[in-house]
Amino acid sequence: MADKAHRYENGFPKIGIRPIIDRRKLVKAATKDMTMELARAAAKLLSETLRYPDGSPAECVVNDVCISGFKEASQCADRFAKEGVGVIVTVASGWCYPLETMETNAQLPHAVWGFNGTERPGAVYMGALHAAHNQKGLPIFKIYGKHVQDLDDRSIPEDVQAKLLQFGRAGLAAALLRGKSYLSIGSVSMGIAGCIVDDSFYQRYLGMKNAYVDMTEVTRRIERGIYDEKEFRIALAWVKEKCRIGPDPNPAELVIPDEKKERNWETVVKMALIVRDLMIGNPKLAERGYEEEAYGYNAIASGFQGQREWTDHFPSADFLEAVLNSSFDWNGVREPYIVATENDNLNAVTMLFQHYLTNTAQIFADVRTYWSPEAVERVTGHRLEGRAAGGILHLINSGPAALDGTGEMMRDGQPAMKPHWEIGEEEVERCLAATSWRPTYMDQFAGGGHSTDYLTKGGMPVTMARVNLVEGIGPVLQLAEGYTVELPEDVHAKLDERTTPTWPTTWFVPNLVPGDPVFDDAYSVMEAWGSNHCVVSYGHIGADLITLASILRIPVNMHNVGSKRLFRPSAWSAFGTKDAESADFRACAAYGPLYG
Ligand SMILES: C[C@H](O)[C@@H](O)[C@@H](O)C(=O)CO
Ligand SMILES: [Mn+2]
Repeated sequence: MADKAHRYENGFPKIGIRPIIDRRKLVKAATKDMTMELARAAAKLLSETLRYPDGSPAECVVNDVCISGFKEASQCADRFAKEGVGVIVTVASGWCYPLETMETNAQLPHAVWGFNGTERPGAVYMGALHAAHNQKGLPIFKIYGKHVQDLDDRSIPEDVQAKLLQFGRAGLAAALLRGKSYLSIGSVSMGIAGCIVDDSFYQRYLGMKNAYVDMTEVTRRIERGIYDEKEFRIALAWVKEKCRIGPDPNPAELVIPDEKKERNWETVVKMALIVRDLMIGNPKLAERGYEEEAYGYNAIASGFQGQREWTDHFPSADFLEAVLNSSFDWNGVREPYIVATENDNLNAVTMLFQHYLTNTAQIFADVRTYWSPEAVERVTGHRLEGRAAGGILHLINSGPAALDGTGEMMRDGQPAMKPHWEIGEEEVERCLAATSWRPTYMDQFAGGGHSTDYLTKGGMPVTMARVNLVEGIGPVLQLAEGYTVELPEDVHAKLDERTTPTWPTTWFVPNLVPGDPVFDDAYSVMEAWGSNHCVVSYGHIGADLITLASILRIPVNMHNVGSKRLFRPSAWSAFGTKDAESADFRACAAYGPLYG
């Protein structure tokens, strides 16, 4: 069942472009064409560069007239509301009247680009506009090119392009969350606090809703056949052909008989179909009289508790979590479905942030071990070198991770994780071939099942991130840009064998920043990590994450992104320019969550 892109049948949020001008007759006549042309150039850049989760180009709506006063501003706002605009960009080439032309909807991420041309007071307008926004508690992103442009120049300078796109990616990510659901299947897993669903957080910071379903609903649908039988057969055949079974790690007395393993595979494939149907619905169920089950919960992310009540009795959710989070399944290449192991919904939110910023699959992982060079040498005789010389973090999940995480997909000849529309069939095959499905350890997963055993290729630029909830502050985001690394085969084997070697491993090294309180060494990054889990995304996307966090008013408590790459609303500098981190905390506290 091909799903358009989860829950956006009514269309994706659009980017509204607001050209504004001075309404004095002669000035208006002199500037309106130029301003409209700049607005259209911005729309062209954003539409040609940004993509929605299904791969279609971002849609921009340019207001049909230049806004010069209250009435046109109000008409534009009404038009944008009708068009489903979720992000706005104001474009000005000279002086305008801020309090009369400004957009005051606080929930719409808003940037303003002022043309840097000295013939008209563009910068003066920018200063007045962002002062107005700051006085009225409506933070905006200010974009003003570094170099003066000639009056007849309609090009968008590179520095302006970069900021328009960084704002556009983060603004769309925020808009894609709004109004959608997080679906909890089950509850808290093994006392993990990240599994507690704080629905006030979702409502006030993300504009999302929370749906709750007991895991018995999965049992009910399995036992009553409430899934698409035809698709189940296709999926099971795909599993038998593509999922390579690895060695059973259990002692003989705990090994599950083959026929039971076969039945378990049928169960876990049904679980995958059912969790997807619970998230986004499935019209085929209505054809069989299951109208209610056909709806789904409008969920752009879900979490499956699994441990312990389910996994002590039924086969684990490793298959469903691995395959739904991957960019492909038996139906071919497609957008990943975000599913959190252990229903750790704070990790799911982090996955959503990174997924919507990159349109790629995400690696859900335990932050399992920091291996110092000394410890590695002691147990293996090998001295870590290169990027790994300062120590490595062992990221491993309790069973599954997206198969994109193998690093078998390539971009410019290097390992990558890519938007699904860039992934070729042969790359899918390589990811599957690099993964073995290992029977679960029966001492922890008594119900059986198979987990994904793979090793992420080294050399991938990645970003490790996590949203934490801290009493007294609220949500905070932490992140570390770095690289995956590869160890000599025997060294990896020795370190992996000490853990749960049937699980997927990613060796991660953060980019170090000498003298930084945390990023001075890899150990401190582990030490400062706020949870047992993290999410790894392809690319150094820390700057985009920080921009998104500022839109959502979530302070960033830890990052290794250079100050020149930071792009937050201009008001943040009013909270202090010497210490951007504390200014961020104070600004987020002052403005409070985006949805009140
Ligand atoms: C050992 C437990 O069964 C695992 O689930 C544990 O390693 C975790 O993943 C906890 O996040
Ligand atoms: Mn875990």
